[in-house]
Order: sequence, then structure tokens, then C-alpha cells
Amino acid sequence: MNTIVIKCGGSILAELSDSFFHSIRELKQNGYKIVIVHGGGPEIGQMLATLDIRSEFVNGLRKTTPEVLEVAEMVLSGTVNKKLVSLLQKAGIQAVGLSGSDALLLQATPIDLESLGYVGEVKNVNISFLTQLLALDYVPVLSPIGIDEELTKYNINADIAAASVAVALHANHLLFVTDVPGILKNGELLPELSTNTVVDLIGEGTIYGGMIPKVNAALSALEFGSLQEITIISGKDSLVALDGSIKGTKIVKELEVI
Ligand SMILES: Nc1ncnc2c1ncn2[C@@H]1O[C@H](COP(=O)(O)OP(=O)(O)O)[C@@H](O)[C@H]1O
Ligand SMILES: CC(=O)N[C@@H](CCC(=O)OP(=O)(O)O)C(=O)O
Repeated sequence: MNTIVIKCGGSILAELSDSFFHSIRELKQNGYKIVIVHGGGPEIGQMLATLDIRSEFVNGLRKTTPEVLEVAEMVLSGTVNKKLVSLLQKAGIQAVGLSGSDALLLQATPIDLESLGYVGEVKNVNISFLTQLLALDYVPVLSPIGIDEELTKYNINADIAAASVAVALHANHLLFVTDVPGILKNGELLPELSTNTVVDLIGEGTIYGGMIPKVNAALSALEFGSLQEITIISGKDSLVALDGSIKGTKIVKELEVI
């Protein structure tokens, strides 16, 4: 089974183009099974501001108190998940929206309860349930809310959640769909990068802010999964170039020197 995991960032959700949905239809017609994991960071931020609830980021992760968790779950598994499923359905794509906590899809453990609160990382993915949905030709659309054995829920960074799903499913591709065409340096798109170059680009400050958790999730998926490359790509346009290749920046696994 040829599987592609697509992570849609909160930054692009309101701007996903018709060509983006057309690309998904095309990939499905070409036999790919698609799983979508979405974010919603800006949308959570707006709702927290409306409710006058403060939140802070620690190393790129939102410190999640019980109050913040309630808002994150409402926005991610409610508003954002349902909106994305509607857009897919309008584009003629059979999609089913699920919280990562449903059917114990994203089994999580806390990263550090003391400093981050209810922020989780994925320990296990219910791939048998996901595989059944894919066999029925559905596109599962997952929010990054995890759950543990005690049924405590966690807020998971969506880049990390998507990378964990791709590794667990032994996916062939992982695409991070965001609001820029890929990784840029001096305004120019870098079409292909090795993992070592990515580390250098973080060190020199070319990769900063929200791009850091994305490339770190990409590096860890390349290290621990069967994936050979990961792509960072814009959702404002088609995902596929005229020659059939996927656009954006590819991060490719370093060849081992023997
Ligand atoms: N080298 C880079 N090339 C492109 N974008 C970068 C780079 N470094 C940092 N960024 C920033 O990363 C942002 C994407 O991350 P983020 O806003 O967290 O997106 P998402 O919501 O898709 O996860 C871009 O809009 C850009 O501001
Ligand atoms: C723990 C943590 O930081 N969770 C993220 C989950 C959403 C997310 O990652 O959304 P984007 O992909 O749009 O950034 C948050 O609360 O913002």
C-alpha cells in the first residue's frame, strides 16, 4: 500500500487552494492512500485571546494547563477538524474526521508535566483502525489530541503527531503543507536538502520559528522510519508539478558512508 501522510498547518488552513484539493484527488486516483493530520496553532491562539486565557510557548510547544487543553481540544477536534473535512467533501473527497483521542488513535505520554503541562508525544498509533479506514477508501483527518491509558488527553504539536503517524504506518511520503513554498534562503527556494544541511541551516538562523519543529519532526521521522525523503510544501498551489513530481523542499536521508 502506497501511503502519503499530509500535515496541514494552521497557518494555511484558511488558504488551502482548489489546486491543493485537486492534487489530493489526483494522488488518490493514482492509487495513493492519504492520511491527513492537521494543526491549528493560530486558531487556538485566537480562541484563547477571545476567552482571555493566557498561554506561553516553551521550546516551540504550547504550555498546556487543563484550561488551555479544553480550548485546544475544542478548536482542533471541533472547529478545525470539521472545517477541513467539509472542504475535502466539497472537493469530492471521501473524508472522515477524528480526534487523535478517538479509538485510541494517538496514544500519548506527557513530555514533561511540570514544565509543559498536558503536552504529549506519541507512543503508539492505532494503525489497524487507520488501515481499515484506508481500505474503505476514506481519507482519515486527524486532530493532534492524544490520550493515555488513564484516558487523560494531551495536546500534541501537529508536526510531531504527523511524523509519528507516518513512521507508524510505514508511509512512503510525509508532506508538511504550510504557507511558504518550502525552505527558503535569501528568498530562494531550496529544492533539496540533506539532513546535515538542515542542521546547519538551523544553526546559522536561516531556519527559525515555526519551521524548526517541522524540520525537527522531519529529521526524527527520517531517522526512525522507513521514509527516504520528506517534503515541505505550500498549500496555496498544486502539490504536484507538471512532470508529476512533488514540488517544495525535499529533505533526503543522508547516505551512510561504509
Ligand atoms: N528558512 C525558512 N523558509 C521558509 N519559512 C521559514 C523559514 N524559517 C522560518 N520560516 C517560517 O516558518 C513558517 C511556517 O511555520 P508555521 O507558521 O509554524 O506553519 P504551520 O502552521 O504550517 O505549522 C513560515 O511562514 C515562515 O515564517
Ligand atoms: C503542544 C503544542 O504546541 N500543540 C499545538 C497544536 C497545534 C499545532 O501544532 O498547530 P500548527 O501545526 O498550526 O502549529 C498548539 O497548541 O498550538
